[in-house]
Order: sequence, then C-alpha cells, then structure tokens
Amino acid sequence: MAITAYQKCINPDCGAEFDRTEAIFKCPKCGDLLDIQYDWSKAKLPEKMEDFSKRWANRNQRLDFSGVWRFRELLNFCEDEHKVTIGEGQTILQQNDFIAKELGMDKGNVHLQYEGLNPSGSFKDNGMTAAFSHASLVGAKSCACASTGNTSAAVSLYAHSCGMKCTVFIGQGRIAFGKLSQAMDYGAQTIQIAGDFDDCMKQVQDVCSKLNIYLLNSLNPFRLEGQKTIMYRIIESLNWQVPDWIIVPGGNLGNSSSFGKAFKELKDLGLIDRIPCLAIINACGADTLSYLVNQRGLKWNSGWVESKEINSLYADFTAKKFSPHTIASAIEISRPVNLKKCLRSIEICDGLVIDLPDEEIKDAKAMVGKYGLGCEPASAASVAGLRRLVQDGTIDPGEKVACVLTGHALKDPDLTVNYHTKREGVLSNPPVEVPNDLDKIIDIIKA
Ligand SMILES: Cc1ncc(COP(=O)(O)O)c(C=O)c1O
Ligand SMILES: N[C@@H](CCOP(=O)(O)O)C(=O)O
Repeated sequence: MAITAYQKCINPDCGAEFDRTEAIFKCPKCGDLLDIQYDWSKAKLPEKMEDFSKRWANRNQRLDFSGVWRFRELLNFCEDEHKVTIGEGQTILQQNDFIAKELGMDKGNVHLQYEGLNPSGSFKDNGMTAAFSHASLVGAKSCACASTGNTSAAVSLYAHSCGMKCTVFIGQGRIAFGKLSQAMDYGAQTIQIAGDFDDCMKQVQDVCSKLNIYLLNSLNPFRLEGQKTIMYRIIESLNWQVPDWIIVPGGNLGNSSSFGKAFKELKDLGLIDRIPCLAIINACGADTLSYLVNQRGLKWNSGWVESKEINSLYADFTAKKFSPHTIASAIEISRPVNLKKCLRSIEICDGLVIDLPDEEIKDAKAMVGKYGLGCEPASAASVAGLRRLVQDGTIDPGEKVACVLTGHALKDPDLTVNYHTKREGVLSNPPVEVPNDLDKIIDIIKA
C-alpha cells in the first residue's frame, strides 16, 4: 500500500509541509500545530466501512488484533514493520438503558464507549500505538511526556514493550495513585515537578527539543491519528450508523481534535453520509475552552483563529501562576495544547462546549458505577454533560448519543471511596458497620 502521508502546519498563513519521517511536533517555521494529511486519491480503501470489521472476524495477521490498525488504510503513515501494537482498541460500546432512563432519554439511545478496556486502562493507548509506530519509523531511542496520569501510564507501558527509555513529568500531588503506580511499575523515570500539568507540559517540550527526545503528548500529530479509531469503533458498534451526538470530556483536547478530523475524512471519502454533533465537557475549575468559546466567542473560522486571544489568556495564566482545580484530575488543564484543532472539530461537528461543577461529575461517575462498567472521574464528565444537555433541551430524548468513557474505574479509587464513605453525593453507598455477631449481621442484611 503506497504511503502518501505528510505533515502540514494548520496555520493558513504558513501551511508549511514536512515529510512524515520528521519528528518535529510543532511547525518549525511558525510554531503552530501540525496535522497529518494524506493523498487520498492514491489510497486503497475498502468500499464500505463493513470491510474493516471482517478483519476482526478473520484476524489473519498481527495488525488485525488491534482495534486501531484494523483501520490501517485510514491512518496510513508508516510501513507495517514499524507498527508497535499491544492489542489496544478492543473496547466496547455498551447500550445503557438504565442510564437512559435516569437521564430521561429514550430506551436504546444512550451508549457508553468504554475505553477503560485498553491495555493501560485508558483511551491513550489508541494514540500511543500510532505515535510509537512513528517513533519506530524515525528510530527514536528515548521518549517523554507530561501527564496528569493516563498518558504517563500508557507511554511507560508502550516504551517498555519496545525497549525505549522513558521519562514522565508529573505535577506534585496532581495525579491519582492508580496511574502513578503504573508508571513506576512499568519502569519509567518519573520526574515530579513542583507545579501543575501545564508547567510539566512546558518543561517536557523544552527538554525534548534540547535532548532530542521523542515527545508523546497529543501535540504529536501521529498520536491523534490513532485516536480517530475510537470514532470508527463507535459507528462500527452501531452497525455503521452515525449517532446524533458524541460527548467527550475535554482536557488537553486531543480526543476532540481527532474526532472532528476522523468524521471530516470519512465524510469526504464518502464512507459516512453525515457527521454527528460533538459536545465537549470541561470541569468548571479547568474551563479554558468553555471560556474562550462561550464568553469570548472564539471560532476556528476556516483556520483564521484569533490566536491573540488564546496566547494572551495563556500568558496571563502563566504570569499569575493560575492553577486549575477539579476532582477530575485527568482534565485539570488550563492551557490545552490542542485548542485550535479542537475549535476546528467544533466547526466540523457543529459542536458545543459546557463546563460542569465537580459535584455533577462525581454523581455521574457514581451512576456509571452503579449502572454501567464504572469509569474514572474525568470520564464521567461525558455522562454529566449528557444529563445537563438533556435538562436544558439541547439533546432530545429521541436522539442517539455516545458518551466516551475515557478511563478505567480503578484509576482513581481514592475518590470513589471518599464519595461513598463521606456521603458526598446522591448515590453514596457507604459500607455498613456491624459488630462481629451473626444475628446482627443477618438483621442488617434482612433490613
Ligand atoms: C481519563 C481522561 N479523560 C479525559 C481526558 C482529556 O482528554 P483530552 O486531553 O484528549 O481532551 C484525559 C487526559 O487528557 C484523561 O486522562
Ligand atoms: N489527561 C492527560 C493529559 C495529557 O494529555 P495528552 O493527551 O496531551 O497526553 C494525561 O493523562 O496525562
């Protein structure tokens, strides 16, 4: 299969192009974000999306075991021998009629895309298989990332699976222990900075460029190519029907950026006939996207984004040492690196963004635990978002919705235990304390 991928700066004033074999992560000419583009006229694509599913049924070769590389023609940027896979993307879309009922949606219309089933327990693995394949293509020997936890877990796992040295930057006290334990167990060098995620993100970029280390955050455009497949699998599970809404938590905004790109490409290729609406959910304490879109009216505007607005807000945050705060530590980010690409997705998907208080996110998390497969706090922002958007009439009960549950329930058990034992929300379910006495135990169970 001919490889026609190249990198292109998203800034229409620049538009510089670079070979796929360069590891640059930002446009060397103007500093803007890079995209992966393809000459689709030379691509050998299946006639219909159903043909991708046959690969999973047959599993004729190594790559067919991956829920990412099953769709390889749609992210055709490297030769097969470079593809690094550990069986990522074998996730499920669960129709959840209990949650539909709780939220006032029609039966059959609420679906939860559970990305916690990935090898490192979060959606990040979809991106890592792609980025590590690119790292192998360019011959990288060491890699690094900044993280609120899941990226570091995923990077550490993929790095040791392909023998790369790995350094992860985390903000002191900003990471759930489930995630920290993964990075340490998988053998990463963990650098804990006296700062937050945004500080780590800044440091890691400088370190990577000074020491020629391969960067694995979602600034890396190859990573976002892998994350497109989350959308392919959602529509695959719906029999190749496009839902009305996709709802996703927003942090560094890699997912939302890649989802819009995925749908635009599929539509342009004639593989789908319409694009779903995209709702991105911020936490109130980390609401940069929501602020810029809803209060400052920022738009993609065919690439002519008012960058000044973004740059001055980010500079202001830096100058005032502003630090975001939310219990959903995975999305505790105030200077999201993909903001511009996310604005593009909002345009493509006729999307919106809202911000929600931690209490609503915690209650939604408990609901996903009670009625679904469970998830980590940030993931539940998608379900909390659905509740809000149904309540305010934005989403109709008759519309089909897929909420992306980005991370596994066991990533942040401390928050779950506190929610229940300290009776923090409407679904708190604390353990009952009983003396070590059979009659009393039976009484309680019967009651
Ligand atoms: C569990 C979880 N959910 C959501 C997010 C936010 O995703 P994104 O950065 O792609 O917006 C992250 C990390 O960023 C995460 O770890
Ligand atoms: N929640 C993320 C933050 C980093 O995002 P990335 O997608 O740019 O790697 C994490 O898990 O670290």
